[in-house]
Amino acid sequence: MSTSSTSYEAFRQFLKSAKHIATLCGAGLSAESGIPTFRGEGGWWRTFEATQLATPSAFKANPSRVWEFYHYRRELVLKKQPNNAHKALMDFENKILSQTPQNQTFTVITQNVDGLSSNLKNLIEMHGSLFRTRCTKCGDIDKNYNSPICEGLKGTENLNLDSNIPIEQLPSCTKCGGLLRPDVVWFNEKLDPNIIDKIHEELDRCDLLLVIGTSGTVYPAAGYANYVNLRGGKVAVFNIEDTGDADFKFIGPCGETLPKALE
Ligand SMILES: CC(C)NC(=O)[C@H](Cc1c[nH]c2ccccc12)NC(=O)[C@H](CCCC/N=C(/NCCC(=O)O)S[C@H]1O[C@H](COP(=O)(O)OP(=O)(O)OC[C@H]2O[C@@H](n3cnc4c(N)ncnc43)[C@H](O)[C@@H]2O)[C@@H](O)[C@H]1O)NC(=O)OCc1ccccc1
Ligand SMILES: [Zn+2]
Repeated sequence: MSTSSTSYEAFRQFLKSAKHIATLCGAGLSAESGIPTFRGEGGWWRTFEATQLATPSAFKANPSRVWEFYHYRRELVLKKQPNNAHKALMDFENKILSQTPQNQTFTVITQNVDGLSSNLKNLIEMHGSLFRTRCTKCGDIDKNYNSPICEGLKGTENLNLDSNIPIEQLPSCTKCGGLLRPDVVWFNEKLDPNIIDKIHEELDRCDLLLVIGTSGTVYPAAGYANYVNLRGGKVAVFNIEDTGDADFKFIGPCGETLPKALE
């Protein structure tokens, strides 16, 4: 990988010539919307043990604790708005989709479960969504923006995570009455194979990957930039921190750098 260019002009030139453009987004994309990241200041995994809250075994051991955590995050996100970085991705997608003939493609791959990019047409939520539930009994998957998601969780938005709500008062399936879980991918859980296939279709043709607000610590997402680079594609990093070498590097809040790069 050559030394990193920080030239917006050079990036925009390459962007024009790129045929298949994709992004890999992380919690930093939503930071300026007021949503904590995971490893940054006040991040979830700074405050809590990820294994105690985002694993199948944690849910099995204490579904109330896990639901209090995800209920808190749902209620928080429901009060937040997309920021200028989300808008820049939206505007850029519209620009690409209104090309006649369309000679470029643009796909947003995100690790975020906050749904703040959900207006995009070509969106891959690789780790699921806070606003979908999955039944642990019949497997039914359903959109759910109810606030609160159930009476039992009402008033528990304090992150004490110690309400010990009986299972029958936790979110239940409208089809079979079974216990619901958030439709997110937990640690030590496999990703949906259809999503993995769609992601690899994109990475196998991608000639420019925008890596936006991610620490690159969680797999398989953490391997994607290298994969594109080894295939000869270029990588552009948008982060407040210098997360290592890339073809293009734009250090700063992505709510400022991304609109500038994609204008
Ligand atoms: C910790 C890590 C080492 N562990 C893993 O990677 C594990 C295990 C593993 C698999 N392969 C490996 C290989 C090596 C080592 C370990 C593994 N991976 C898995 O378990 C995956 C599933 C992982 C998915 C977990 N679910 C999440 N989320 C959903 C839930 C929820 O949200 O609650 S992960 C979650 O954490 C990750 C957090 O990372 P970021 O989003 O990057 O956030 P972070 O806070 O770290 O960084 C923010 C960045 O933004 C920047 N920033 C901040 N503000 C701004 C700003 N304003 N502007 C720009 N940038 C900004 C900061 O500087 C920083 O760089 C995201 O992926 C996020 O989705 N499944 C799996 O591999 O299945 C197969 C399998 C299964 C069973 C047995 C064998 C194989
Ligand atoms: Zn069910």
